[in-house]
Amino acid sequence: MASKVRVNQDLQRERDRANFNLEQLTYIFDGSREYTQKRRYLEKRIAEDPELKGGPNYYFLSNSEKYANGVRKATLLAKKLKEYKLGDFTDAFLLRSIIFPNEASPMSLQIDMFIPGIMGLGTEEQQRRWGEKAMAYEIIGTYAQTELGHGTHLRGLETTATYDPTTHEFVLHSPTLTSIKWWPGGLGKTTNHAIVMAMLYTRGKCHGLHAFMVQTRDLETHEPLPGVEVGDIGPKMGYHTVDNGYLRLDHLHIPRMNMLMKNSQVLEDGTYVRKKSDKLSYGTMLFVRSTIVKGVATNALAQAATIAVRYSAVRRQSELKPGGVEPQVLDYVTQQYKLFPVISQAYAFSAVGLHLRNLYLRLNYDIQQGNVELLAEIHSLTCGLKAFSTDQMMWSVEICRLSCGGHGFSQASGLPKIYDVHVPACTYEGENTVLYLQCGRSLVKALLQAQKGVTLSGSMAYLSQVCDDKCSVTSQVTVDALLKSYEWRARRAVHKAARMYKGRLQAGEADYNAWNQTGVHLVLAAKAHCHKYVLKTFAESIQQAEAGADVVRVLQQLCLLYATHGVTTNSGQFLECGFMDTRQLELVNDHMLRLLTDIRPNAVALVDAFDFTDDKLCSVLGRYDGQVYENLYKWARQSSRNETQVRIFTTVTPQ
Ligand SMILES: CCCCCCCCCCCCCCCCCC(=O)SCCNC(=O)CCNC(=O)[C@H](O)C(C)(C)COP(=O)(O)OP(=O)(O)OC[C@H]1O[C@@H](n2cnc3c(N)ncnc32)[C@H](O)[C@@H]1OP(=O)(O)O
Ligand SMILES: Cc1cc2nc3c(=O)[nH]c(=O)nc-3n(C[C@H](O)[C@H](O)[C@H](O)COP(=O)(O)OP(=O)(O)OC[C@H]3O[C@@H](n4cnc5c(N)ncnc54)[C@H](O)[C@@H]3O)c2cc1C
Repeated sequence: MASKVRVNQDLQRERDRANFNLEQLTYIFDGSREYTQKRRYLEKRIAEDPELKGGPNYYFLSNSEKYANGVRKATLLAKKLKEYKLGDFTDAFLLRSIIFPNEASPMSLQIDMFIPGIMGLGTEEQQRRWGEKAMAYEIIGTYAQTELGHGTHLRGLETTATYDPTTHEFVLHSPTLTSIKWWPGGLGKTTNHAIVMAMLYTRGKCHGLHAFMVQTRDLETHEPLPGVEVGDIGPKMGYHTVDNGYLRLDHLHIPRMNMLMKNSQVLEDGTYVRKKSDKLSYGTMLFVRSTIVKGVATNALAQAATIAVRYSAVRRQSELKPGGVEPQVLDYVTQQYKLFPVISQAYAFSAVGLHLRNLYLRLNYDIQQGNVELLAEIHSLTCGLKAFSTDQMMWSVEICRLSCGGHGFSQASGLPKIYDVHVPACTYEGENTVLYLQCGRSLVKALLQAQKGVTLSGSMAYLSQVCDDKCSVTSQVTVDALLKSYEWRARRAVHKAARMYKGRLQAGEADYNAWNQTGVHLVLAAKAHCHKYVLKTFAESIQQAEAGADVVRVLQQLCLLYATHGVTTNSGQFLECGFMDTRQLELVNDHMLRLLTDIRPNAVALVDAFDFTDDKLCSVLGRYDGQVYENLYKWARQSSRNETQVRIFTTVTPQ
């Protein structure tokens, strides 16, 4: 069998007939030309780096070997950051994503939450004291908030930090079984520090959740320190490279200045000094939620789409024209209907993720100036969008896997790995339903304010505006007309939830119960609001795009596909109250099907423009050269089960 590198002819034909400037689209997807150039430069360096190239085949390692290999690569990541002189935070994210292709690093919390926590919650002196060491990987940390008994309900956390004014120390303690910290990434074995979130007690009073710097292990021996019990929580559904851990503290004494005191302080005598908003302690979560849309959801969608579309161009199956050659499965319209919306989601969420990064920077600047006005709105928006993007990602990755038939079920497809490592994002950093409820509640509260005459601004302004009560879609299906429909749908969903909530209150129900009973509608309202927000942001990003007419054209096709597909898959809500009639729905549906045909010639180029290397995709089905079959065969032969023909090489003793 030939092993010479050559591109599969079907795939090559697809590339030859693309009719837009692929390079320009890559810059748009990445956010800028400079970012693309830097990424490619680092990808090349890593691919050529003798310490990193090659390495074991991830798919054939046991869970323990995956962790050990993860630690090896995490250590090399720290080394390469210094060697390549990359100090910037974005560079650290970038280099990590190259060294850990669809794998979580056992030290990932270092840059996801530990350093952001120090910088966001620590004083300048504390930032110098721990931030610099953490950036240099002299200390390795995690973010320990969730407990065995509570993850969502932060006011229910039980770990205590009690200030003792006689020794100027805090005593950190896990008073119950359910107060044991549980889940933090890298806590079990890898890290030696943690930002521990605990209930602060001083002068006999509890002041709620605050952040404390805790050293968990000796820096020389790596043994747990006295008063600290740490361990790994055991195997999970995925995430095998990470030692998610537990932590039990037994009256551990730490200096007063180990409380992260940027936003509120405990003075030497035990006096508590309040912060501007008690939600500032939650700042690290807000930051991470804002990065998940691009860093996790978009990434996973784009990679899954690349694998499934390339494979669908290579895979030939069944008979389309009686007696004709077997067609590429990408020519079946049902396959296009599965995959092209996923491509459109990836481009849409990319635009939203880049936009959220800017919003977060603005919020951060305001907070530095002592202004917390934007905090509540951006909290609501990041909650909603984190949930909405990861939800869609979860379904779409699964659709991509199913679209690859039997081979999609093999690890060789790379799709289970994408699912394994990215789908936990629906749960971590705030369980999605819980986050939708935060968003939905804030929308209802804003509407109730508007009904009292308050003028709404920002992302919620549309709630108080008057709008048409009939859909304006004609045979000319446009993004503008659909955007108005999405706005109508979201406004109606929020009004409906508000009416329900108020109705229950008027019927004499307790406030808490009225909220709970409205929950399903709050979630629907939050989803409708986020869907509209994504479409609007995507459409606006295209208007602002620095690109030629050909690139704008394909982006507009994708945007319209995103919009029409969203209407057809949520048609009930658009038909409510006769806003859209069935004829209009049919027009939208027909237009969506026409778009599949329009997009078909560019399908492979649209996923090529995501510009993933083969090293990043780790997928036999998604290889750039499309040589799927000979490599599936090679891949299977690497399985250790093939080392012997008869003997079973591992024996299992029943317990
Ligand atoms: C280009 C760059 C590329 C970068 C690539 C990057 C790649 C990224 C990779 C990321 C990987 C990340 C790995 C992370 C691993 C997981 C880490 C974790 O899970 S760690 C663990 C994560 N754990 C979780 O996420 C826990 C989830 N739970 C929670 O966050 C909270 O319990 C809660 C928000 C649900 C409620 O909080 P509670 O205190 O009970 O509040 P109430 O309900 O009583 O509401 C009171 C009022 O406060 C309001 N408000 C609330 N929060 C905020 C805020 N932040 N602000 C402002 N306001 C806020 C609320 O709306 C309400 O308003 P109103 O109604 O009165 O007007
Ligand atoms: C891979 C992974 C990595 C993690 N890493 C970290 C880490 O580094 N640090 C850390 O501190 N934590 C970490 N976590 C923990 C994570 O943040 C929590 O699991 C998450 O916040 C969800 O909380 P929970 O487990 O308490 O879920 P629960 O809240 O118990 O959710 C169970 C169910 O109850 C529902 N529910 C709960 N509350 C409400 C409500 N108020 N209204 C309606 N429904 C509700 C939920 O929707 C869900 O269906 C990680 C988790 C995972 C899976």
